[in-house]
Amino acid sequence: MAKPVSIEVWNPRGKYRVVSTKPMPGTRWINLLIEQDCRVEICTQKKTILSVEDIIALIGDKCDGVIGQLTEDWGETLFSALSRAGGKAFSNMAVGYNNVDVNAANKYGVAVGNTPGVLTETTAELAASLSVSAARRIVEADEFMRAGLYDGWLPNLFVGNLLKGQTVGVIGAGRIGSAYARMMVEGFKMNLIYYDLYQATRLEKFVTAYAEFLKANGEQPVTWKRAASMDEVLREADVISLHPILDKTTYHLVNKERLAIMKKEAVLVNCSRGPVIDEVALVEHLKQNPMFRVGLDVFEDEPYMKPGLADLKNAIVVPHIASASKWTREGMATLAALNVLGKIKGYPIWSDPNQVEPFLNENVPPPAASPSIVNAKALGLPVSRL
Ligand SMILES: NC(=O)c1ccc[n+]([C@@H]2O[C@H](COP(=O)([O-])OP(=O)(O)OC[C@H]3O[C@@H](n4cnc5c(N)ncnc54)[C@H](O)[C@@H]3O)[C@@H](O)[C@H]2O)c1
Ligand SMILES: O=C(O)[C@H](O)CO
Repeated sequence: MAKPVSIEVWNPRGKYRVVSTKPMPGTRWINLLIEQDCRVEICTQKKTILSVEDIIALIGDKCDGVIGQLTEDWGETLFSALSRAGGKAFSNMAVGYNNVDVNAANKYGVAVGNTPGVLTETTAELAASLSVSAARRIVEADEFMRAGLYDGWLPNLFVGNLLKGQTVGVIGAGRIGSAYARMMVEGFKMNLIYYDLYQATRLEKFVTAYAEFLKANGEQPVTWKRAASMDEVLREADVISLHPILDKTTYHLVNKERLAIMKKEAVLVNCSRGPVIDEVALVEHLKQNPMFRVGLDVFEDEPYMKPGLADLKNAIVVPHIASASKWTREGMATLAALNVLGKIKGYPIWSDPNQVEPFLNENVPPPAASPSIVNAKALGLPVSRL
């Protein structure tokens, strides 16, 4: 028998029961659900990662939909529990959904939502911040200063890498990877090399146009190249940022062999998912190559780091905060709630999950659609004509 979990209830008389496994930022998401006759139950348990058993207890006997988190294991057990409780909708409050077994959701006819678009620039900004911080050794220098070790300017103090004119490599040039590439190319005048399964046409056009602008102003133009292999990016780039989804093709994409082909003074940034890097191999590589630097937002076994990583001065580590701006997190909560609400109300699926602005405008009611359902096709759900 599952243990009872503590909850906060909004609109107790609401017809549809929607559970959120965590308190989420803002109140708009709650209000939008209440306005559409939902009883909203928010788990307030003081435990960061809920177990499958905890979530089964939250789902209970009747539940129309659940808003969950990327730390939860949404597989066969939870989808069958949700289905038994009459539920037909689940949404991650995240764009990545590698914690969700979509085939299991399909089996039980449960729609699976995610939150693309609203976090693209925010996540890219953190990747850019980690790139600069690692290249210019900002965290090391901050620690040195606070430790009272600074006793005057020195020619060799915390010398790092200049970004201008160097090459930025992007692995996975989707929404976030492309936004990051634009920041680094435009902001630091870096040349671009990228690897993706698909051509990033808009990104290529942007860099071409920016190069023309620079040339017209008498400056050195930037360049771009779509690499034929990931190894080409690793060999050529000075700063490499990882932005693919996590699936079996990207697990340990960066391993011992691939670290070995990177430049000795390269910067590697990961704001995608921890298991994209073999973290044990990375720790060893960082120990052997003190001028190689990393900026990590995600880890292979979150919330843990592999032994030795925390002791290394050439690693910057932050706790999975890439999407953590107030506007973004409130927007993610809104999109996740509207994914669930849309399925409960029988609304169609928004036709372009990359264009979610209409759902985020607080001054007008959101469209009557689910913003992003990843298994819409598999479930045969209708698409909005709006
Ligand atoms: N750290 C964070 O807080 C944070 C925030 C947002 C997203 N993310 C992660 O970033 C990922 C990307 O988000 P997005 O919105 O840019 O998604 P996206 O789907 O727009 O981009 C992913 C890109 O990766 C490419 N890709 C897939 N497999 C590949 C492979 N084997 N090799 C090279 N490229 C490959 C895809 O073609 C696509 O262009 C999410 O899935 C999530 O895991 C992390
Ligand atoms: O996938 C995501 O959305 C992130 O990891 C959290 O923002």
